[in-house]
Amino acid sequence: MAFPWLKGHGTENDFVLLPDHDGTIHGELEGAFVAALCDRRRGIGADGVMRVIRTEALGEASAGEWFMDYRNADGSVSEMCGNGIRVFALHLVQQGLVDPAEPIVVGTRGGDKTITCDPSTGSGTMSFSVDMGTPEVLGVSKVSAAGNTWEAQDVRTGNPHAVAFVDQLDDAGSLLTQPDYDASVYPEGVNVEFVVRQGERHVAMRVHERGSGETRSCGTGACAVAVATAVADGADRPTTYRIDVPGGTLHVTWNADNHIVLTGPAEIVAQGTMDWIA
Ligand SMILES: N[C@@H](CCC[C@H](N)C(=O)O)C(=O)O
Repeated sequence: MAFPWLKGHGTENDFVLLPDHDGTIHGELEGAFVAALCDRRRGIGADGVMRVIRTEALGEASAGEWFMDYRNADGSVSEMCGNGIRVFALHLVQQGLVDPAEPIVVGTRGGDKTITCDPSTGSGTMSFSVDMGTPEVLGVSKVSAAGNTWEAQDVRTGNPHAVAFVDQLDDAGSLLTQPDYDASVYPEGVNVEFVVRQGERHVAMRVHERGSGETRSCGTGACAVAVATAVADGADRPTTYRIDVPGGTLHVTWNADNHIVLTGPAEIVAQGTMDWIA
């Protein structure tokens, strides 16, 4: 059966989108199929897959009409994706499925997120700001990579993160494998961020994502990094951090009401109809 697909990215964190509005095409989105699509040698290649489905059709609880049914590159389910949800919103806008002048509510397994469309940044690419909700700042554990060990702040931004401040981003090595972490703190796995300071309210990071490996960016990770850095700085809220990632730049504001807002670009680069024959 032929079905529609699109490819998009946010700061080079890239995704395959599968429009399946009524949940009739993909049924239970199978992990093996997702992993095959995301394979960079034998598939289309992506860090994750987002099924675009009506909340009603998926049977999840959400006030939004549309639900981001998100899978990592290995086929595992994740609660939330901060870069993906901006690409998801761009798709809804481009297809005329939502009004860009109004806040867009999208359901995720990490709760409903409200997205606003920022003033136009040029043809093709648009910027969106996502209310990511309230972060949870938990304890400190240890992470290790490339023979080095660091303390890491546990921050939950809809999904789990361990944020480690390092002297240099290269200290984490190749990140071809999952950094070691404390499985008693993160029984469901963790996204690990390595952070260096660049200046006032300005940091750079690398990330090893649970289920996807090292990626060029992670939106929920950038939020976790901003929160961990603001806590370390004793920053008053509201405060805004610039987060440089290998694939670009994101901005994160931690507001007085304790909500974090992620701002960054989204772009759709290809679309077509697929006859998956593998
Ligand atoms: N790239 C995403 C996060 C995707 C999910 C993550 N790998 C997990 O398993 O929690 C982002 O931009 O937030």
